[in-house]
Amino acid sequence: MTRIAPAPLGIHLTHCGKHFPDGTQALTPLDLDIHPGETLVLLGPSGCGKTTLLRLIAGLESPDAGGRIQFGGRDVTALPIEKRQVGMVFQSYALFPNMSVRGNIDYGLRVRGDTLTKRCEKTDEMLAMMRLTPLADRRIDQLSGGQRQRVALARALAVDPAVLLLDEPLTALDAKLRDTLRTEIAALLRQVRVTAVFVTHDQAEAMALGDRIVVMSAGKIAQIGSPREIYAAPASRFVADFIGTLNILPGRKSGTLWETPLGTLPWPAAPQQGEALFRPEAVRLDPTGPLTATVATRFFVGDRVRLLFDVPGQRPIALDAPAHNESEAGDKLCFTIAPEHLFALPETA
Ligand SMILES: Nc1ncnc2c1ncn2[C@@H]1O[C@H](COP(=O)(O)OP(=O)(O)OP(=O)(O)O)[C@@H](O)[C@H]1O
Repeated sequence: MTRIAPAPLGIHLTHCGKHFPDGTQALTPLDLDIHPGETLVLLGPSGCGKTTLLRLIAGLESPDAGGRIQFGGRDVTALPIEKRQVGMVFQSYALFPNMSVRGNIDYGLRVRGDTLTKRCEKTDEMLAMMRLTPLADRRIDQLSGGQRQRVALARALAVDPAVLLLDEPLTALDAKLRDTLRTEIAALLRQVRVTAVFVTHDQAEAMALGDRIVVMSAGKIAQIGSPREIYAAPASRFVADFIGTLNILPGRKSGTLWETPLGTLPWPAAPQQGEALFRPEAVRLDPTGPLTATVATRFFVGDRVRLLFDVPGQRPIALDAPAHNESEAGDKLCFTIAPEHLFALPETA
């Protein structure tokens, strides 16, 4: 059955900051546009303000004076959560443990006063969408963590929310299940086209789920962009380090070359001095390459081998070699990095 949902809404935050009564400034006033139907991921280290921002959107917290929140052009700043048409999914599921799966999904429809026919239709649709039909009559405490989280999603979506808010919904699950459910949620959000805001501190999750990612640091937005943009063109050292693995090779410009402790590389766009930054996949083992370093560690990762090279006074450089590579700790290897894969960023940015 095709779900006929209302057209997705855009969300617009203007000058939204948040101080708590104890003086903690969780958010510095910020502006944010969430596009209709997109999945926006809020990503950042613990304490950076992700949950506070989500709670402002939900209506569980109010922004400091001067902040404004609009859903589809309508000012909702003063509206409490129950008047905002938001669906929420938490790490802790927040389901009714003694109720059946069906009872949980039906709950919001019943509270809203939908007719019995409409409620049954919608609940059946949600059960089917989340592959829960065979479990419809089970109690929540008889389900696995992954199944509970699917019920929580079904319950949140049943009421056709204007926006779906997900606060670390996968964090409590084991790694394998998290991967599976992440893929399922990504597909589901694309299918239902609801405007969704997803909080996580896991960059792999953010990359897999987000149409766009908001990287946050200390109550501020450090960068907004698609996963690809943020990975390939980080705006700051903080973002570059937080997303993916970042390699650093300090050096000095000499004409079109970059002189480093491991050798001299062509890099016409190099800064005068500082650091060359690059991702592991930019490094290519090459017996005639201009850089030489000693393998400090190797990890077998199944489909490839990750090698870590010693760099004097720096953290090691990571590169990925094919799974059949037999280099070992202590081996001296030559490698190269194509200049177009090197970038520089101001230290403090
Ligand atoms: N009710 C509160 N009173 C005082 N300070 C708070 C309150 N809630 C959050 N904070 C503080 O605000 C800052 C941001 O918290 P928030 O929960 O938004 O961070 P987060 O990025 O979601 O972190 P985590 O990933 O650990 O959940 C933190 O310094 C936190 O201690």
